[in-house]
Amino acid sequence: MSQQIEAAKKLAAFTAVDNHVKPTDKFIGIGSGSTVPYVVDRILQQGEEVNKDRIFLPTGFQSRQLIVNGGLRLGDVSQYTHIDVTIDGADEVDSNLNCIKGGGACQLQEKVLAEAANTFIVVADFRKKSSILGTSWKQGVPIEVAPGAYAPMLERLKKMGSPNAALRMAKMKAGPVVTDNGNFVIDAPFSEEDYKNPKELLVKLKMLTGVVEVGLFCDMAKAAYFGNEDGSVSVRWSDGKTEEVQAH
Ligand SMILES: O=C[C@H](O)[C@H](O)[C@H](O)COP(=O)(O)O
Repeated sequence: MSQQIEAAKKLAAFTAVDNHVKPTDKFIGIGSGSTVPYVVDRILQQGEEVNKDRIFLPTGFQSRQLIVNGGLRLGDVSQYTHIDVTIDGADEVDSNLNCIKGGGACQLQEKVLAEAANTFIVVADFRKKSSILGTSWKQGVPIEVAPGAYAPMLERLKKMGSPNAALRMAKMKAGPVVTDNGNFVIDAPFSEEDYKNPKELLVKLKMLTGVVEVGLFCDMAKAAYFGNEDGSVSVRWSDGKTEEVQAH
């Protein structure tokens, strides 16, 4: 199973790079997570000639390492505010391309780079493809929160329909996960009713004092690529079209 999942991630990433990272693209956003290393692998396969004039912008510590270790040129979104294409993973994607992101606590910088990009593309394996958010991703919406606000915010979230909202705790370290920006993360699961209207939920959550960013990405992706177990790739487009492509 895990081999199939890895193969599916790689298929999605390779196909998305082949279709969306053009030789003329100079500013490229690199997302976070376990699917994105395959994105970088495929970009490297495009060759030194095409990559030597490109600048790659990271969404966090992990993607910065991928860029540096790949010998690619690292840039910062504070200097390069217009990105040609950003490719990133997702925890779940609904039929309208709304995504839950932030399973790796990188949602703030990921959203900055998705928004700054002319084209934002999502890559994932078949497990992430849903009709409604919350179907397979039960952990909830990752909410990055200023450390001083987490306790009252947990109470607010519980009253807002997320009784199991919880502070994300670190593994191999006592205490909470601390994001690349020095904040905490709350994971807040919501009802199917709420997930049916992710944009409304996003607006409600962003209004809470202390929220830095919410891991709901609505109306942002142009396409989502899902690697399948049978070696095909399903593509969902923002205009509602879907297609199955055979990977090369
Ligand atoms: O914060 C992490 C990101 O939103 C990831 O892109 C997301 O968790 C998906 O990661 P993976 O490719 O490992 O499923």
